[in-house]
Amino acid sequence: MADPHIPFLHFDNVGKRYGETIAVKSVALSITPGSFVALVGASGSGKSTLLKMVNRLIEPSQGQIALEGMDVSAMAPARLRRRLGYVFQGIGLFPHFTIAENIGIGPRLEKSRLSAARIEELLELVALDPAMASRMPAELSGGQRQRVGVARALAGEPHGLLMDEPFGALDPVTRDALGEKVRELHRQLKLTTIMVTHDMAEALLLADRVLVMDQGQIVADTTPRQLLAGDGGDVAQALVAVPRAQARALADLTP
Ligand SMILES: Nc1ncnc2c1ncn2[C@@H]1O[C@H](COP(=O)(O)OP(=O)(O)OP(=O)(O)O)[C@@H](O)[C@H]1O
Repeated sequence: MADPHIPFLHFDNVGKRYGETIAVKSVALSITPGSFVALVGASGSGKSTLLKMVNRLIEPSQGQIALEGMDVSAMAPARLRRRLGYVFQGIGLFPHFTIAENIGIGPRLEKSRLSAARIEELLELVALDPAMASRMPAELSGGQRQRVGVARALAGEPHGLLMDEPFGALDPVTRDALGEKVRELHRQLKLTTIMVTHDMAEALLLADRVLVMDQGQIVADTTPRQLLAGDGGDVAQALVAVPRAQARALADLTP
């Protein structure tokens, strides 16, 4: 983990506009090293846009983002993406590459190669059988492929993980197991993690800080415990109401 006095990420007046559409209004925010932050909000509220401005998949229209004290706009994208692993829904494995080749794609773009031992270590980190290294993506289940996506994101020994709906397409049991795994890796590798999710229950269970976005702005910034205690305002509470009602309905069914 880096110097705890320097924010892992610092957003200063960050915004993104597409013509008349304001995707992200003006975000000011600091993220402490080692935190696990969930970014939740309705569809179109600006979550993915905010996340993608961090690793420069999208360039902001205004403001600055600093990673460990350095302006990301001044960093070479390859270096930036090594420091920040990126996991997204559907993960985009190359179908004609083996699992090992897919995991090593980032380093390969920079003309370096991961050793077989490192590939094995990465597969073990995400609880996959190292023998899967030689398989093709089509020979894996959706959950296994998503684990490969996490292994690939960890290949460059990043300081942080950016995750955009990483478990969105998975069945609930696989989704839960992978969420727990990511939480464990976050702790074990002393990462700083930002996870975009639609799912407030997932945010409450995995994150230690929850940011709620609405119409391009962060309207709540609090802990899961505070959210469950009723804090965070109307938009946040409307999102918390869903898992709360489900928990109540399940409790009512319990004999
Ligand atoms: N390339 C683009 N061109 C024009 N408008 C865009 C573009 N990308 C995003 N937007 C708009 O910006 C707003 C925020 O989009 P964004 O994808 O960040 O939302 P989101 O909260 O991640 O949504 P979802 O949960 O559905 O993925 C939306 O109104 C969207 O239509």
